Amino acid sequence: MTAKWMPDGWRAKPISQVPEYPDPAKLDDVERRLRAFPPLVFAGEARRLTERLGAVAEGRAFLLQGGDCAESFAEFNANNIRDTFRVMLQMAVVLTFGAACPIVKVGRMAGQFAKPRSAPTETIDGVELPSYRGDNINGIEFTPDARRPDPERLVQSYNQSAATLNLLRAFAQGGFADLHKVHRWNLDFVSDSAQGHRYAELADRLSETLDFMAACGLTGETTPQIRETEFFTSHEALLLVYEQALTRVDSLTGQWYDCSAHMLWIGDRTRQPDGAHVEFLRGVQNPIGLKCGPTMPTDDLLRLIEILNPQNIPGRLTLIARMGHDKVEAKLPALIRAVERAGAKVVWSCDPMHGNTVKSSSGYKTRPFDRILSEVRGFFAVHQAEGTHAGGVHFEMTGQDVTECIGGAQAITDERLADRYHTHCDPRLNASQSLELAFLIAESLKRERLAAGKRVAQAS
Ligand SMILES: O=C[C@H](O)[C@H](O)COP(=O)(O)O
Ligand SMILES: C=C(OP(=O)(O)O)C(=O)O
Ligand SMILES: [Mn+2]
Repeated sequence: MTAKWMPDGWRAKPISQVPEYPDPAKLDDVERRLRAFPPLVFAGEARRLTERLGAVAEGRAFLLQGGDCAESFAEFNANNIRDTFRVMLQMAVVLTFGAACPIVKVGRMAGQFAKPRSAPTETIDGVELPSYRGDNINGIEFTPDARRPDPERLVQSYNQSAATLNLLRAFAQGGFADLHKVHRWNLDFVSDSAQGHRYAELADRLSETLDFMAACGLTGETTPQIRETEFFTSHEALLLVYEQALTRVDSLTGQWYDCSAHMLWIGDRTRQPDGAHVEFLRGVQNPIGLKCGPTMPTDDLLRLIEILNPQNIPGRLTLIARMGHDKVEAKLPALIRAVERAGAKVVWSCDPMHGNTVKSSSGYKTRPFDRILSEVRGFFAVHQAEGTHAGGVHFEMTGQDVTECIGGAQAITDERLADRYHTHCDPRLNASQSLELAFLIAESLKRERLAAGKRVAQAS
């Protein structure tokens, strides 16, 4: 029988990747205040996302999850939020044409602050300080003061998440996402590029289709999906004191929901089956993600599936494979086969970012666009060979014109990384690279769709 679950049960389990707060009384005080704050999302919204992801698990929809590696206090402004949101809208349009199915949009936004790190400390010029762990924990400046974990930062990140979510809801439902505005989503610096032109052509086709539909009586009035969109939020549930404080009982179902975001995921560094992060997430009813890196043992994966989704609810669990371009074809098939043999209903998504980070000759962490693309292609190829659904993608990306990942049609070079390298943690795709990738994935989705259609035709 499964052990009883309580929101603070994780505290008795071994935990990794957490900061040591120098003043525990101050942390207690912040936790107490957070517990009294309103929820950021509602249980019903999280349930709706589980339903949408259930369609992905069953091969009837595709997941697009993306946003910052680490949101920051310094880069918090309406333009940044709008630009990431609109590139995701553009990508969703492109993917819809390829997949001919609904695209479930989930932002790494409105709460994606805490970062697990490879090393607990960082040394610069002989000075050793704690690593930066995300703006909700400590500051990025390399000073002892900034690097000291400060619980008050949790209140600021809660407030920033609330304001971000408020704007995202307005963008999604207040007219910005109306499909009639599809041309206007093209960002200025992208519009005059190959991606921009390709997108404009697609937008023309969509506008024509909308005119046709209107002539048939289908408008924003009759069909709200034309006028507004659904957009969900997500982040890594790393800092459990914060997640616990925002976990509430849903009055409708009597079940626990982590109301800090619609979807939460477990990172590749904190997925120990007996560890605190797994213990916490097994008890909240939100849809959850689980990062699966190349060192994930098949037995662990099966055990984690049993712990995290004992009722085998489609949409409850998304497995986010982040193998690396050179490992995906060797490592992924065994995991997929084990999941299939167990009859587990999961969403398979591909994070082609975290297994492809390299240090450039100029010293920056970067990710070559070719390797990102190659991992996505490998992911699709493996699923095609196994006869399973390549359900989604998970990107670190921004709507800004940054130079953090090398390559792509813009051909960003090592030397140009310094031009606009703004990330607080990992290198992100910029708007143009994100769109380029969406077009390439749309082609794979179309191939998958046509191949499936052919199989059905041959069988009948
Ligand atoms: O976002 C993921 C991790 O936090 C990040 O890749 C860790 O980076 P590091 O290897 O520089 O610590
Ligand atoms: C920490 C992350 O990834 P992973 O756990 O896969 O390394 C992340 O997605 O930011
Ligand atoms: Mn990252």
